[in-house]
Amino acid sequence: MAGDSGSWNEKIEEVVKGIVEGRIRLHEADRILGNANAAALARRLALERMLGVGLSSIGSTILDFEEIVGRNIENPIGAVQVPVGVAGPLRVNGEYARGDFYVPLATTEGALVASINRGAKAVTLSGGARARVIHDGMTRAPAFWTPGIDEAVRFVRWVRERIEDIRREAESTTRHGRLIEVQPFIAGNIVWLRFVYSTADAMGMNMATIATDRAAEWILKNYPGTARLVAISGNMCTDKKPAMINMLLGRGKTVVAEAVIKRDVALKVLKAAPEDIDAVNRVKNLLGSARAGSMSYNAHFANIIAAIFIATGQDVAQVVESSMGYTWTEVRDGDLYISVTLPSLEVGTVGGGTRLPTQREALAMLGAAGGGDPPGTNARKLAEIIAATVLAGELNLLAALAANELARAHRLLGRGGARSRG
Ligand SMILES: CC(C)(COP(=O)([O-])OP(=O)([O-])OC[C@H]1O[C@@H](n2cnc3c(N)ncnc32)[C@H](O)[C@@H]1OP(=O)([O-])[O-])[C@@H](O)C(=O)NCCC(=O)NCCSC(=O)C[C@@](C)(O)CC(=O)[O-]
Ligand SMILES: NC(=O)C1=CN([C@@H]2O[C@H](COP(=O)(O)OP(=O)(O)OC[C@H]3O[C@@H](n4cnc5c(N)ncnc54)[C@H](OP(=O)(O)O)[C@@H]3O)[C@@H](O)[C@H]2O)C=CC1
Repeated sequence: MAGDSGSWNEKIEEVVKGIVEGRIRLHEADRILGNANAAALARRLALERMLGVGLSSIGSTILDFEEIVGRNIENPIGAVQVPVGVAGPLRVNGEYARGDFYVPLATTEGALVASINRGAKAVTLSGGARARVIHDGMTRAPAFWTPGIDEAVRFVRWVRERIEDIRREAESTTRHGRLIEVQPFIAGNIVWLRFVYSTADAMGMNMATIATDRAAEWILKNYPGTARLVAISGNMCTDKKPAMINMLLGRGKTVVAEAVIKRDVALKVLKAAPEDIDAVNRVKNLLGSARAGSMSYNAHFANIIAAIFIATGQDVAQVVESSMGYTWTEVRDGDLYISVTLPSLEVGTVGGGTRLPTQREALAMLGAAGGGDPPGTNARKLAEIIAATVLAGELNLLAALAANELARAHRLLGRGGARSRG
């Protein structure tokens, strides 16, 4: 906030009073003050008075709202801080991620970082985790109304025949986005067109939505029959909801990580035998999940995904589908083979929250901040590191359950039972 501080204080106080007295709406502070940081302060002070609470901790932040309003947030009043721990070194033998990584994890769950750290140690001592992105495509699926099934079928056929025109329209809105395919689905008279894009280093949800909007406009202008757009997102995408379609066809990155954990490492570091870890996986992750009607056959992918997503500025609501997936184990000559499959990991290294200063530093720790060279390689590198970290966390929790040490660990690390490891 440049300028004389006395006059700024007066202006801010005017807005605070206006908000408290109901003359000024919270979001009008930005326009009136002409500065997003001053507006954030005015809103916070007004709320403190109206609610009778202190918000100085929320107000204490390094964020420059001049940079953020209009991109990442509306009506800001400050920031919350989440502790960041680190797990590593974790050796990853991926196609894009190669080497030993220190993974930033933002969480308030005591024992979680220790858990992933021990898993990382076991994986690294065993030679590392292999990781591969086996499919890469962000989706947006508008729903269209047609009068009936004959028209619905005609509509789908017409879209298929015009795919090059549709691609041209969609790609005209973006430098990096490429339309891979359009997957049609019909229910009664309703048609969904599931647009699949490669989005380079962006997670791609804005990119895919803007491109699909343009394509849908072109389709409706040119289709000779009767069809109407019901919604640009018709839930066959599927964004921020658990869905079988993402498990089967993928969304974002589909990633697999695998490792062979040596028997002596399992016994020494994880304190559990490969056979016991394998038994827990089968009973818990496979049969237990099936008996519960779960759509996701793993122990705690969500723990690792959420912690990395918060640290690196991903869209946290996408933890829902990004943390769905399968853990598979086999005992091989006394060692433990373990793999994790994440069909729908939605991550980026540009765009969204990845540009915020702390999140960007976290990405830099992984050598994956900003656009890759060539574009797309940074986001795939991040996806491989995340999959390998999920593997480490999953391996460790299965071992901790096999050794029956879950409750003890959380008593010690989740309730202040061990202030330091000494
Ligand atoms: C806590 C441990 C790792 C101790 O395990 P330990 O074997 O007693 O640890 P240790 O002291 O022998 O150390 C072994 C290694 O663990 C790591 N380690 C050990 N302690 C720390 C620490 N303080 N900070 C950082 N790293 C730590 C570290 O890598 C260390 O090696 P070193 O670096 O010393 O060579 C173990 O008991 C454990 O993993 N317990 C399980 C905890 C867990 O996995 N919690 C996950 C959350 S569970 C949940 O939220 C979901 C759930 C469970 O509801 C889902 C479901 O239904 O399944
Ligand atoms: N709109 C929606 O329906 C939804 C939006 N979101 C939000 O969308 C945001 C994420 O959208 P997303 O499209 O990823 O991000 P952005 O909207 O921030 O777009 C990414 C931008 O980065 C540019 N860019 C520069 N370098 C690269 C590169 N190497 N690779 C890819 N793009 C590059 C792109 O340009 P260009 O396009 O010209 O290539 C594009 O302008 C998040 O904030 C998320 O919360 C989440 C869910 C739904």
